[in-house]
Amino acid sequence: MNYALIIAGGSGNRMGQDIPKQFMHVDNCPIIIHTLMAFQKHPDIQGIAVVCLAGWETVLQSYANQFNITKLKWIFPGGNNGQESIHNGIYGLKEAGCSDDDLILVHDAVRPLLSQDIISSNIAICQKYGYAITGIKCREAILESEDGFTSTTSIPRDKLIRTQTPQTFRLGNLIAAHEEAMAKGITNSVASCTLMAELGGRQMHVVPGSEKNIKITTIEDLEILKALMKVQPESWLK
Ligand SMILES: C[C@](O)(CO)[C@H](O)COP(=O)(O)O
Repeated sequence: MNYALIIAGGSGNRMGQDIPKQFMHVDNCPIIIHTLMAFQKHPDIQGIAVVCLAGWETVLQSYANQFNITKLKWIFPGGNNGQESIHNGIYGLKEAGCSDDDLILVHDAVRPLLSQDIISSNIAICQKYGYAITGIKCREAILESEDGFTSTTSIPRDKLIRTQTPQTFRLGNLIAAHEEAMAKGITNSVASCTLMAELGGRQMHVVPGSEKNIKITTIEDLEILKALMKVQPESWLK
């Protein structure tokens, strides 16, 4: 079985709005519902779990009912950071009876323009190699800076990959990684792929992502999302 695990535990402080960014509306629909729709429409996804910000669970369930997201099976409590939220999600799935062999597509709630092709490739690559990370090659020149204002050092871009989500793993491998992380005192890794890299010994395979698979973090991202949705209104159909 293949399950989506949607990470929606963040409060969206960087957006500076009253409503958490995953619940803001674009095109008369909350961003998180656009995201869930991509998985709802995919024929090889059997169920969806959401790790949700405390206090928003009922709102999420009502939106899911309103927009007919019938694959939403589980809502788990969010954590204090991304690693903790994923931790809550995978243990929730295990307790709900999912098997170690099931594929878990971990995806940001605020990446609403996920294509069907990227979901399919994640499933295929994870089935074949075990660890699938969506990413795109870095096209910009990169400078390293300690203070965010000054730099004397560049990093060659040829070897750099900008990661996105989904990041896909077998449930058993994800749980083993989170247990190893706890034992080693790693508690705040930025993403599943950074956690795997910090632990070492796992070879991750990159699934081609897309510049359209944008993560909504700032008001500027929201403007880009609205513009993209005008030219491609039903992103999940592509
Ligand atoms: C997982 C991620 O989308 C990979 O690019 C990214 O790390 C998420 O970062 P955030 O801090 O949760 O916005």
